[in-house]
Amino acid sequence: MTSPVHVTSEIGTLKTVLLKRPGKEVENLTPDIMGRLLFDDIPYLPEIQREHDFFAKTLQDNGVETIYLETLAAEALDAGNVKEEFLEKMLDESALVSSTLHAALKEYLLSMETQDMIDKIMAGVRTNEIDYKSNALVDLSSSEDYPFFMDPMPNLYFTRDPAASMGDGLTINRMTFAARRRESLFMEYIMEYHPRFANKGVNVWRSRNHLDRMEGGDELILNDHVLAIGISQRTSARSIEELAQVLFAKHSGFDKILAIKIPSNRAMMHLDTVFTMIDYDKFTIHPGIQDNGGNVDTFILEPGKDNHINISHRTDLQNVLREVLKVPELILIPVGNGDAVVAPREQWNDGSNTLAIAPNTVVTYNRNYVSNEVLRSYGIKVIEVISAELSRGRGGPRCMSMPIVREDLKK
Ligand SMILES: NC(=[NH2+])NCCC[C@H](N)C(=O)O
Repeated sequence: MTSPVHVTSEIGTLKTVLLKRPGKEVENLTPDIMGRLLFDDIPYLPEIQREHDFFAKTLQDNGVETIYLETLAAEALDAGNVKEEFLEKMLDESALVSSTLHAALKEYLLSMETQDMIDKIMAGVRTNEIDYKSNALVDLSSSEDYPFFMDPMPNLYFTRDPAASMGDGLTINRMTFAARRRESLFMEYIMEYHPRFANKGVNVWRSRNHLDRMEGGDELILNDHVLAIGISQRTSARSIEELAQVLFAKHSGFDKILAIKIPSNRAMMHLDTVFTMIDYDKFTIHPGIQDNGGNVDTFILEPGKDNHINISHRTDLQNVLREVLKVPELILIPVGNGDAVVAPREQWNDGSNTLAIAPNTVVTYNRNYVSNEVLRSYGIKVIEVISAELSRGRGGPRCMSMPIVREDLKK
Protein backbone atom coordinates (compact mmCIF):
# COMPACT_ATOMS: atom_id res chain seq x y z
CA MET A 1 0.00 0.00 0.00
CA THR A 2 1.42 3.40 -0.88
CA SER A 3 1.45 5.78 2.02
CA PRO A 4 -0.72 8.91 1.72
CA VAL A 5 2.29 10.81 3.06
CA HIS A 6 5.38 10.41 0.93
CA VAL A 7 8.24 12.88 0.81
CA THR A 8 11.76 11.71 0.07
CA SER A 9 13.33 14.98 -0.98
CA GLU A 10 13.09 18.77 -0.83
CA ILE A 11 12.93 19.12 -4.59
CA GLY A 12 10.99 16.21 -6.13
CA THR A 13 7.95 17.33 -8.13
CA LEU A 14 5.38 18.52 -5.61
CA LYS A 15 2.08 16.64 -5.92
CA THR A 16 0.12 17.53 -2.77
CA VAL A 17 0.66 20.29 -0.25
CA LEU A 18 -1.03 21.31 2.99
CA LEU A 19 -1.96 25.00 3.33
CA LYS A 20 -3.95 27.13 5.75
CA ARG A 21 -5.75 30.19 4.41
CA PRO A 22 -5.14 33.12 6.79
CA GLY A 23 -8.37 33.81 8.64
CA LYS A 24 -9.62 36.07 11.42
CA GLU A 25 -6.74 34.93 13.62
CA VAL A 26 -4.37 37.32 11.81
CA GLU A 27 -6.73 40.21 12.52
CA ASN A 28 -7.04 39.32 16.17
CA LEU A 29 -3.63 40.81 16.80
CA THR A 30 -2.96 44.00 18.72
CA PRO A 31 0.33 45.83 19.27
CA ASP A 32 0.30 44.60 22.87
CA ILE A 33 0.19 40.93 22.01
CA MET A 34 1.71 40.63 18.55
CA GLY A 35 5.27 40.21 19.80
CA ARG A 36 4.31 37.33 22.06
CA LEU A 37 2.32 35.81 19.20
CA LEU A 38 5.43 36.01 16.98
CA PHE A 39 4.28 38.75 14.62
CA ASP A 40 6.08 42.02 13.86
CA ASP A 41 3.07 43.77 12.41
CA ILE A 42 -0.65 43.31 11.81
CA PRO A 43 -1.64 42.02 8.36
CA TYR A 44 -4.60 43.49 6.46
CA LEU A 45 -6.94 40.51 6.21
CA PRO A 46 -8.51 40.91 2.73
CA GLU A 47 -5.09 41.52 1.22
CA ILE A 48 -3.28 38.67 2.99
CA GLN A 49 -6.10 36.36 1.87
CA ARG A 50 -5.79 37.61 -1.71
CA GLU A 51 -2.06 36.98 -1.63
CA HIS A 52 -2.51 33.55 -0.12
CA ASP A 53 -5.12 32.61 -2.72
CA PHE A 54 -2.67 33.72 -5.38
CA PHE A 55 0.01 31.49 -3.82
CA ALA A 56 -2.42 28.54 -3.82
CA LYS A 57 -3.47 29.22 -7.42
CA THR A 58 0.17 29.39 -8.49
CA LEU A 59 0.74 25.95 -7.01
CA GLN A 60 -2.46 24.58 -8.57
CA ASP A 61 -1.50 26.00 -11.98
CA ASN A 62 1.70 24.02 -11.64
CA GLY A 63 -0.12 20.75 -11.05
CA VAL A 64 -0.04 20.71 -7.25
CA GLU A 65 -3.07 19.55 -5.26
CA THR A 66 -3.68 21.99 -2.39
CA ILE A 67 -5.42 20.69 0.72
CA TYR A 68 -6.35 22.84 3.68
CA LEU A 69 -5.60 22.28 7.35
CA GLU A 70 -8.84 23.90 8.50
CA THR A 71 -11.00 21.70 6.25
CA LEU A 72 -9.16 18.47 7.03
CA ALA A 73 -9.37 19.19 10.76
CA ALA A 74 -13.17 19.55 10.67
CA GLU A 75 -13.56 16.48 8.46
CA ALA A 76 -11.34 14.45 10.79
CA LEU A 77 -13.36 15.32 13.88
CA ASP A 78 -16.61 14.39 12.16
CA ALA A 79 -15.22 11.19 10.63
CA GLY A 80 -13.83 10.02 13.97
CA ASN A 81 -16.76 11.34 15.97
CA VAL A 82 -14.24 13.01 18.25
CA LYS A 83 -15.35 16.63 18.24
CA GLU A 84 -15.90 16.76 21.98
CA GLU A 85 -12.72 14.89 22.85
CA PHE A 86 -10.70 17.22 20.64
CA LEU A 87 -12.33 20.28 22.16
CA GLU A 88 -11.55 19.05 25.68
CA LYS A 89 -7.88 18.68 24.80
CA MET A 90 -7.78 22.06 23.09
CA LEU A 91 -9.33 23.74 26.12
CA ASP A 92 -6.93 21.92 28.44
CA GLU A 93 -4.03 23.37 26.47
CA SER A 94 -5.48 26.88 26.25
CA ALA A 95 -4.33 28.17 29.66
CA LEU A 96 -7.86 28.84 30.95
CA VAL A 97 -8.08 30.29 34.42
CA SER A 98 -10.80 28.12 35.85
CA SER A 99 -12.92 25.04 35.37
CA THR A 100 -16.07 27.16 35.14
CA LEU A 101 -14.61 29.05 32.20
CA HIS A 102 -13.65 25.72 30.68
CA ALA A 103 -17.26 24.57 30.98
CA ALA A 104 -18.63 27.82 29.53
CA LEU A 105 -16.31 27.73 26.54
CA LYS A 106 -17.06 24.09 25.97
CA GLU A 107 -20.77 24.78 25.80
CA TYR A 108 -20.25 27.75 23.48
CA LEU A 109 -17.92 25.99 21.06
CA LEU A 110 -19.63 22.63 21.04
CA SER A 111 -22.90 24.24 19.97
CA MET A 112 -21.29 25.23 16.66
CA GLU A 113 -21.03 23.24 13.44
CA THR A 114 -17.68 21.46 13.41
CA GLN A 115 -16.14 23.72 10.75
CA ASP A 116 -17.31 26.84 12.58
CA MET A 117 -15.89 25.48 15.82
CA ILE A 118 -12.49 24.85 14.19
CA ASP A 119 -12.45 28.31 12.61
CA LYS A 120 -13.41 29.90 15.92
CA ILE A 121 -10.73 28.05 17.87
CA MET A 122 -8.15 29.15 15.31
CA ALA A 123 -9.37 32.76 15.34
CA GLY A 124 -9.51 32.97 19.15
CA VAL A 125 -12.41 33.62 21.50
CA ARG A 126 -12.94 37.17 22.78
CA THR A 127 -14.09 37.83 26.34
CA ASN A 128 -17.17 39.66 25.04
CA GLU A 129 -18.43 36.65 23.10
CA ILE A 130 -19.88 34.70 25.97
CA ASP A 131 -21.70 35.78 29.04
CA TYR A 132 -19.21 34.72 31.65
CA LYS A 133 -18.05 36.47 34.80
CA SER A 134 -15.12 34.90 36.52
CA ASN A 135 -15.03 34.57 40.28
CA ALA A 136 -11.44 33.38 40.29
CA LEU A 137 -9.17 35.50 42.48
CA VAL A 138 -6.71 35.93 39.64
CA ASP A 139 -9.43 37.60 37.57
CA LEU A 140 -11.10 39.56 40.34
CA SER A 141 -7.78 41.04 41.40
CA SER A 142 -6.46 41.69 37.92
CA SER A 143 -6.35 45.26 36.68
CA GLU A 144 -5.59 44.20 33.15
CA ASP A 145 -8.40 43.92 30.63
CA TYR A 146 -7.14 41.12 28.49
CA PRO A 147 -9.48 40.75 25.49
CA PHE A 148 -9.25 36.99 24.86
CA PHE A 149 -10.38 33.88 26.68
CA MET A 150 -8.61 31.82 24.04
CA ASP A 151 -5.72 33.37 22.15
CA PRO A 152 -5.80 33.51 18.34
CA MET A 153 -3.34 31.32 16.43
CA PRO A 154 -2.09 33.70 13.74
CA ASN A 155 0.87 31.52 12.78
CA LEU A 156 -1.28 28.69 11.46
CA TYR A 157 -0.70 29.70 7.84
CA PHE A 158 2.88 28.55 8.36
CA THR A 159 1.83 24.91 8.01
CA ARG A 160 5.46 23.85 7.64
CA ASP A 161 6.23 24.07 11.32
CA PRO A 162 3.77 22.09 13.47
CA ALA A 163 4.42 18.93 11.47
CA ALA A 164 6.90 17.79 8.85
CA SER A 165 6.61 14.97 6.34
CA MET A 166 9.56 12.62 6.28
CA GLY A 167 9.56 9.55 4.04
CA ASP A 168 6.31 7.64 4.58
CA GLY A 169 5.64 9.44 7.81
CA LEU A 170 6.00 12.68 9.68
CA THR A 171 6.95 14.34 12.89
CA ILE A 172 4.16 16.07 14.78
CA ASN A 173 5.95 18.69 16.73
CA ARG A 174 6.24 20.04 20.22
CA MET A 175 6.52 23.74 19.37
CA THR A 176 8.97 26.02 21.15
CA PHE A 177 6.73 28.90 22.16
CA ALA A 178 3.39 28.69 23.93
CA ALA A 179 1.98 30.92 21.17
CA ARG A 180 2.24 28.03 18.71
CA ARG A 181 2.04 24.94 20.92
CA ARG A 182 -1.64 24.14 20.31
CA GLU A 183 -1.19 24.21 16.52
CA SER A 184 0.11 20.66 16.24
CA LEU A 185 -3.00 19.22 17.89
CA PHE A 186 -4.88 19.69 14.60
CA MET A 187 -2.37 17.50 12.76
CA GLU A 188 -2.48 14.82 15.43
CA TYR A 189 -6.23 14.47 14.93
CA ILE A 190 -6.00 14.65 11.13
CA MET A 191 -3.52 11.77 11.01
CA GLU A 192 -5.49 9.77 13.53
CA TYR A 193 -9.01 10.24 12.15
CA HIS A 194 -9.14 11.70 8.65
CA PRO A 195 -10.09 8.95 6.18
CA ARG A 196 -7.35 10.08 3.83
CA PHE A 197 -4.67 9.26 6.42
CA ALA A 198 -6.08 7.15 9.26
CA ASN A 199 -4.94 3.53 9.36
CA LYS A 200 -3.02 3.91 6.12
CA GLY A 201 0.41 3.14 7.52
CA VAL A 202 1.59 6.71 8.07
CA ASN A 203 4.46 6.58 10.58
CA VAL A 204 4.52 9.19 13.28
CA TRP A 205 8.26 9.23 13.88
CA ARG A 206 7.93 11.73 16.69
CA SER A 207 4.74 12.84 18.41
CA ARG A 208 3.96 16.16 20.01
CA ASN A 209 4.15 14.57 23.45
CA HIS A 210 7.76 15.41 24.10
CA LEU A 211 9.41 17.95 26.35
CA ASP A 212 12.02 18.89 23.78
CA ARG A 213 11.20 21.19 20.95
CA MET A 214 11.31 20.62 17.19
CA GLU A 215 9.77 22.60 14.31
CA GLY A 216 9.34 21.74 10.66
CA GLY A 217 11.16 24.83 9.44
CA ASP A 218 14.30 23.13 10.68
CA GLU A 219 13.60 19.76 9.03
CA LEU A 220 14.95 19.37 5.50
CA ILE A 221 14.79 16.14 3.49
CA LEU A 222 17.96 16.22 1.39
CA ASN A 223 17.25 12.83 -0.19
CA ASP A 224 15.75 9.46 0.72
CA HIS A 225 18.67 8.75 3.09
CA VAL A 226 19.80 12.10 4.40
CA LEU A 227 18.13 14.79 6.48
CA ALA A 228 19.42 18.20 7.46
CA ILE A 229 18.02 19.54 10.72
CA GLY A 230 18.77 22.91 12.23
CA ILE A 231 19.95 23.24 15.81
CA SER A 232 18.21 26.54 16.29
CA GLN A 233 15.96 28.74 18.37
CA ARG A 234 13.17 26.26 17.59
CA THR A 235 14.80 22.82 17.51
CA SER A 236 17.02 21.45 20.24
CA ALA A 237 20.07 19.23 19.78
CA ARG A 238 18.49 16.71 22.14
CA SER A 239 15.35 16.30 20.06
CA ILE A 240 17.44 15.75 16.91
CA GLU A 241 19.30 12.96 18.66
CA GLU A 242 16.04 11.44 19.90
CA LEU A 243 14.62 11.54 16.38
CA ALA A 244 17.79 9.95 15.00
CA GLN A 245 17.38 7.03 17.42
CA VAL A 246 13.86 6.42 16.15
CA LEU A 247 14.59 6.83 12.44
CA PHE A 248 17.64 4.56 12.57
CA ALA A 249 15.92 1.89 14.67
CA LYS A 250 12.68 1.82 12.72
CA HIS A 251 14.16 1.31 9.26
CA SER A 252 12.75 4.58 8.06
CA GLY A 253 15.21 4.64 5.16
CA PHE A 254 17.05 7.60 6.68
CA ASP A 255 20.57 6.77 7.85
CA LYS A 256 22.28 10.14 8.06
CA ILE A 257 21.31 13.39 9.71
CA LEU A 258 23.26 16.60 9.32
CA ALA A 259 22.60 18.70 12.40
CA ILE A 260 23.44 22.23 11.31
CA LYS A 261 23.94 24.82 14.03
CA ILE A 262 22.57 28.27 13.23
CA PRO A 263 22.41 31.41 15.36
CA SER A 264 19.55 31.45 17.85
CA ASN A 265 17.70 34.63 16.98
CA ARG A 266 14.40 35.83 15.55
CA ALA A 267 15.64 36.65 12.04
CA MET A 268 17.05 33.14 11.65
CA MET A 269 14.51 31.23 13.74
CA HIS A 270 14.56 28.10 11.54
CA LEU A 271 17.12 26.52 9.24
CA ASP A 272 14.81 27.19 6.27
CA THR A 273 15.06 30.94 6.87
CA VAL A 274 18.74 30.78 5.97
CA PHE A 275 19.18 27.66 3.86
CA THR A 276 16.92 25.88 1.37
CA MET A 277 17.49 23.29 -1.35
CA ILE A 278 16.73 24.23 -4.97
CA ASP A 279 18.25 21.52 -7.12
CA TYR A 280 20.35 18.38 -6.84
CA ASP A 281 23.41 20.56 -6.38
CA LYS A 282 22.12 24.02 -5.47
CA PHE A 283 21.05 25.68 -2.22
CA THR A 284 20.27 29.19 -1.10
CA ILE A 285 22.22 30.38 1.90
CA HIS A 286 22.23 33.48 4.07
CA PRO A 287 25.90 34.40 4.48
CA GLY A 288 25.07 35.40 8.08
CA ILE A 289 25.30 31.74 9.17
CA GLN A 290 28.85 31.32 7.87
CA ASP A 291 31.96 32.58 9.61
CA ASN A 292 34.61 34.48 7.67
CA GLY A 293 36.03 31.29 6.25
CA GLY A 294 32.56 30.18 5.12
CA ASN A 295 32.34 27.60 7.93
CA VAL A 296 29.20 26.37 9.65
CA ASP A 297 29.16 23.96 12.61
CA THR A 298 27.77 20.71 11.24
CA PHE A 299 27.39 17.43 13.08
CA ILE A 300 26.83 14.18 11.18
CA LEU A 301 24.74 11.58 13.00
CA GLU A 302 24.89 7.99 11.76
CA PRO A 303 23.89 4.61 13.16
CA GLY A 304 26.68 2.96 15.15
CA LYS A 305 26.94 -0.40 16.91
CA ASP A 306 24.25 -1.56 19.36
CA ASN A 307 21.86 1.30 18.66
CA HIS A 308 24.51 3.88 19.41
CA ILE A 309 24.74 6.97 17.30
CA ASN A 310 28.08 8.01 15.88
CA ILE A 311 28.58 11.74 15.70
CA SER A 312 31.29 13.51 13.75
CA HIS A 313 31.91 17.23 13.69
CA ARG A 314 32.68 19.17 10.51
CA THR A 315 32.64 22.83 9.60
CA ASP A 316 32.99 22.67 5.82
CA LEU A 317 29.25 22.53 5.08
CA GLN A 318 29.68 22.86 1.35
CA ASN A 319 31.95 19.80 1.18
CA VAL A 320 29.76 17.82 3.53
CA LEU A 321 26.73 18.46 1.30
CA ARG A 322 28.70 17.57 -1.81
CA GLU A 323 29.77 14.28 -0.25
CA VAL A 324 26.41 13.20 1.11
CA LEU A 325 24.57 14.18 -2.07
CA LYS A 326 27.27 12.64 -4.24
CA VAL A 327 27.46 15.54 -6.67
CA PRO A 328 30.71 16.71 -8.30
CA GLU A 329 30.14 20.34 -7.42
CA LEU A 330 27.81 22.06 -5.03
CA ILE A 331 26.68 25.64 -5.28
CA LEU A 332 25.60 27.79 -2.33
CA ILE A 333 23.79 30.84 -3.68
CA PRO A 334 23.92 33.83 -1.31
CA VAL A 335 20.63 35.61 -0.63
CA GLY A 336 20.69 39.27 -1.72
CA ASN A 337 23.90 38.51 -3.60
CA GLY A 338 25.70 38.72 -0.27
CA ASP A 339 25.38 42.52 -0.16
CA ALA A 340 25.71 44.07 3.32
CA VAL A 341 22.28 45.76 3.13
CA VAL A 342 20.35 43.71 0.60
CA ALA A 343 21.17 40.31 2.09
CA PRO A 344 19.86 40.97 5.62
CA ARG A 345 16.85 42.89 4.20
CA GLU A 346 15.80 40.18 1.81
CA GLN A 347 16.56 37.43 4.31
CA TRP A 348 14.28 39.22 6.81
CA ASN A 349 11.54 38.96 4.18
CA ASP A 350 12.37 35.34 3.56
CA GLY A 351 14.48 35.72 0.45
CA SER A 352 16.20 32.42 1.15
CA ASN A 353 12.95 30.66 2.05
CA THR A 354 12.32 29.12 -1.36
CA LEU A 355 9.77 26.38 -2.02
CA ALA A 356 11.01 23.95 -4.66
CA ILE A 357 8.12 22.49 -6.64
CA ALA A 358 10.42 20.48 -8.90
CA PRO A 359 14.19 20.24 -9.32
CA ASN A 360 15.51 23.68 -10.30
CA THR A 361 12.05 25.32 -10.01
CA VAL A 362 11.18 27.45 -7.00
CA VAL A 363 8.37 29.66 -5.73
CA THR A 364 9.58 32.86 -4.04
CA TYR A 365 8.28 36.24 -2.87
CA ASN A 366 8.36 38.98 -5.54
CA ARG A 367 9.66 41.55 -3.04
CA ASN A 368 13.06 39.82 -2.90
CA TYR A 369 13.94 40.93 -6.39
CA VAL A 370 17.71 40.92 -5.94
CA SER A 371 17.79 37.33 -4.68
CA ASN A 372 15.36 36.29 -7.40
CA GLU A 373 17.62 37.70 -10.11
CA VAL A 374 20.63 35.97 -8.59
CA LEU A 375 18.74 32.67 -8.69
CA ARG A 376 17.81 33.25 -12.33
CA SER A 377 21.43 33.96 -13.19
CA TYR A 378 22.12 30.35 -12.15
CA GLY A 379 19.51 29.10 -14.60
CA ILE A 380 16.90 28.44 -11.91
CA LYS A 381 13.23 28.82 -12.83
CA VAL A 382 11.80 31.33 -10.34
CA ILE A 383 8.04 31.70 -9.99
CA GLU A 384 7.15 34.81 -7.99
CA VAL A 385 4.14 35.33 -5.73
CA ILE A 386 2.86 38.56 -4.21
CA SER A 387 4.03 39.18 -0.68
CA ALA A 388 3.30 42.56 0.92
CA GLU A 389 1.11 41.18 3.73
CA LEU A 390 2.13 37.51 3.85
CA SER A 391 5.68 38.44 4.74
CA ARG A 392 4.61 40.34 7.86
CA GLY A 393 4.40 37.02 9.70
CA ARG A 394 8.11 36.35 9.00
CA GLY A 395 7.73 33.31 6.81
CA GLY A 396 8.00 32.63 3.10
CA PRO A 397 6.77 30.11 0.53
CA ARG A 398 8.51 27.17 2.20
CA CYS A 399 7.07 28.03 5.63
CA MET A 400 3.57 28.42 4.19
CA SER A 401 3.49 24.95 2.70
CA MET A 402 3.74 21.43 4.11
CA PRO A 403 4.41 18.90 1.33
CA ILE A 404 2.30 15.77 1.75
CA VAL A 405 3.40 13.99 -1.44
CA ARG A 406 6.39 14.58 -3.69
CA GLU A 407 7.49 12.42 -6.60
CA ASP A 408 10.63 10.44 -5.88
CA LEU A 409 13.75 11.76 -7.56
CA LYS A 410 15.13 9.81 -10.47
CA LYS A 411 18.36 8.12 -9.50
N1 LIG B 1 9.49 27.63 8.72
C1 LIG B 1 9.50 28.90 9.01
N2 LIG B 1 10.56 29.63 8.78
N3 LIG B 1 8.43 29.43 9.63
C2 LIG B 1 8.29 30.79 9.95
C3 LIG B 1 7.33 30.97 11.07
C4 LIG B 1 7.10 32.39 11.45
C5 LIG B 1 6.27 32.56 12.68
N4 LIG B 1 5.83 33.90 12.88
C6 LIG B 1 7.04 32.11 13.92
O1 LIG B 1 7.71 32.92 14.50
O2 LIG B 1 6.98 30.98 14.32
